[in-house]
Amino acid sequence: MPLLSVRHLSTGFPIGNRWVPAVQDVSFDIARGETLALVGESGSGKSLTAYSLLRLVPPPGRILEGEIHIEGRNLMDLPEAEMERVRGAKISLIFQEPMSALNPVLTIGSQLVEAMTVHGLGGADPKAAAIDLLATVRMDDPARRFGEYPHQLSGGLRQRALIALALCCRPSLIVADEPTTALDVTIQAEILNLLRQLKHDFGLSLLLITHDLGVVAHTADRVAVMYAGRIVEEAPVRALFKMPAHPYTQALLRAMPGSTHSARRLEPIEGQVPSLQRMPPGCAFGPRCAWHHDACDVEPLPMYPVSDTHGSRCVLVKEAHRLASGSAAKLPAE
Ligand SMILES: Nc1ncnc2c1ncn2[C@@H]1O[C@H](COP(=O)(O)OP(=O)(O)OP(=O)(O)O)[C@@H](O)[C@H]1O
Repeated sequence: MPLLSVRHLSTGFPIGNRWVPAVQDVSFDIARGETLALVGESGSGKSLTAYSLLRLVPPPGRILEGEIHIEGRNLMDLPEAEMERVRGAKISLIFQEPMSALNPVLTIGSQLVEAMTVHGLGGADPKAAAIDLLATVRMDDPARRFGEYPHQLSGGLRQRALIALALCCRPSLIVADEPTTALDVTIQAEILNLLRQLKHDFGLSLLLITHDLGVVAHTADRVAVMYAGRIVEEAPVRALFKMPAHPYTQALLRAMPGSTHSARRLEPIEGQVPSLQRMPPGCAFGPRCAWHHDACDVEPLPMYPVSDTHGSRCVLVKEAHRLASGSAAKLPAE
């Protein structure tokens, strides 16, 4: 059984007199010890998917439908008090900007001790347990950092403190929303290595939200590509980089520095993610897609299999299957 299983999740906002989904029919699994990266341009619905998992959708939004199972329990059925316990004990969140998640007037140590005490952890000596945690996230001089305030730490150290806070209650799943975007490149690599190490040491699962495919290549096992609120392609990381099957994924890769799919000159994706008010019918990428044709405007587009572990919501894949019985199966990436 997967650790996390999300089925047909839709989350939306009231626009005029109707509810408009900003996350639509999203389904995915995360196995124990696995990292799933959720990628896509700004506004594609990555963060909203993450907040939906925790049932923390910003008002006036709400989850419109779907199921979210963790260790077999459907979070949608839990009363709010129990959901609070799940947020502490099963799923932890790491944000892009640790300053907004850390309390500026409390030392790092007292925030860790408080978090452990709330969850009944830390044993007889919570201070020692907190210093241990700071060592676990490779803080230099953990005993000194215990007594420091967030503003006394560099960006990278603050992110380590936040990761320590996320680990406090020994979660099974960490949701990391752009955890390295605000950091410079060398510190980014250190934090990604730390996350990989912690995942290995603690058997953690990770949902990594990022718009940076370089981070995905370095950190993830599988990738789900989101566009305009839907997952349009899902694949193991190698397969996605080797044979992207959705034109949107191909366009993301062409825009990625250092990708084998990018030409010598990077190609930014023309146009913009459509707004909720102006969502095109069928495949929302249609208006930006060089391969767009009438069949793309049929609603809803299912996930077509590229292989047992790779799917794409693109009619080209269906077409490729049809042609594969001859010898002319060609995806646009080939
Ligand atoms: N409070 C809100 N009210 C109305 N619409 C919202 C609200 N929050 C998010 N949205 C809409 O939901 C959609 C998805 O937003 P979301 O923040 O999940 O995207 P994202 O992929 O995480 O982007 P980014 O990388 O910029 O954070 C967007 O169209 C956004 O306009």
